[in-house]
Amino acid sequence: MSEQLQPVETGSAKPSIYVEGLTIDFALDSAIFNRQHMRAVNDVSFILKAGQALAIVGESGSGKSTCARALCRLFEPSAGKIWLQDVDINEKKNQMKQLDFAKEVQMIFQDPFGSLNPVHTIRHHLARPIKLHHPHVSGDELEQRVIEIIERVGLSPARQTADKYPHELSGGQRQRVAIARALAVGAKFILADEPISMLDVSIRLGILNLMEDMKKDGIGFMYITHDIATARYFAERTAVMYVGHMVEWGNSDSVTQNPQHPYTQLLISAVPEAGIRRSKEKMAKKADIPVWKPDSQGCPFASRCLKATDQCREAMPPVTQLAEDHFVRCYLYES
Ligand SMILES: Nc1ncnc2c1ncn2[C@@H]1O[C@H](COP(=O)(O)OP(=O)(O)OP(=O)(O)O)[C@@H](O)[C@H]1O
Repeated sequence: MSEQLQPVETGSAKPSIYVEGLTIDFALDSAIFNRQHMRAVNDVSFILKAGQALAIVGESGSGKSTCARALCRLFEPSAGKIWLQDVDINEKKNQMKQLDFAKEVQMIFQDPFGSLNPVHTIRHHLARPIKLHHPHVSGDELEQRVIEIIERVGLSPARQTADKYPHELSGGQRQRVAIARALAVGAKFILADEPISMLDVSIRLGILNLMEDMKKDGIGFMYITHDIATARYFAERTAVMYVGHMVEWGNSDSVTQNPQHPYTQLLISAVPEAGIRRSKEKMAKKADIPVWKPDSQGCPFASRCLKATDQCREAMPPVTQLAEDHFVRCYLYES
């Protein structure tokens, strides 16, 4: 195992999804003929564990969704490896069919309406994945499973809910159906891409509490969010990403209550209840967020950081361990 991965792992529980040195490049539209690429994810390593949540936090464009899509095999890594238990998911692509893989890892999205078919009932949305992944289940047993899953995600009365169409449900109820679909498959990991950001504030907590409950059944979560406050509420561990780089990570309480990277401090300063709300101008320079290229150098935050030195513009800082489970990549803390 590389040095990159070691700092991310602590504790003795068996890790279940390893991501090591994940790097994803995309061709730049304007440069098809000179083969220019942008680097959406740069050398990212983390572990998702059964029954726990890892929050990936960062502004728009920081590479959070691209990481999740690579974990679902929607994008091939340009470099790096992803293991599901002991299987390299890209190397074993031929051996592990997409259907078997989907049984383990499911994604839920920001807009639950977009992922539900308006012409089918909720029963259909849940019965179909059960039949697909568990072909021996049919008849009364299938109906029973559908009802149990609807109850499990807190929708009641369950039979009436099963008869409804997506447009007859509220946004929060639709997100519960999306979660129910992942349960119907029997997924062990759920990659939740901003699952509450489109929901009314009053129902967000209910969805987070449902997912919290699912952790107790052993389901592991990747929780993608812009909102570092909910990361602390829901996830045991938090990784902060900026322009495709993981800049600070570790135990969620440490990262959110004692943020050390200037970028994490900037994110925290925007949380009203943190009580330290300061104008963004006092936390960071107004500068364009860089488009990272494979040959870009230095810390990606250097162009905005008020404490940046020449060293920051020349090379990415190494990993510094700040506490038992708290790591940062910033020259301010280099030991
Ligand atoms: N299929 C693609 N082709 C080209 N560029 C892409 C593709 N998908 C993502 N990108 C680029 O990769 C970068 C990271 O995007 P990504 O969607 O992962 O960020 P994000 O942190 O999830 O942002 P958001 O919070 O807005 O969803 C962005 O600059 C985006 O434009």
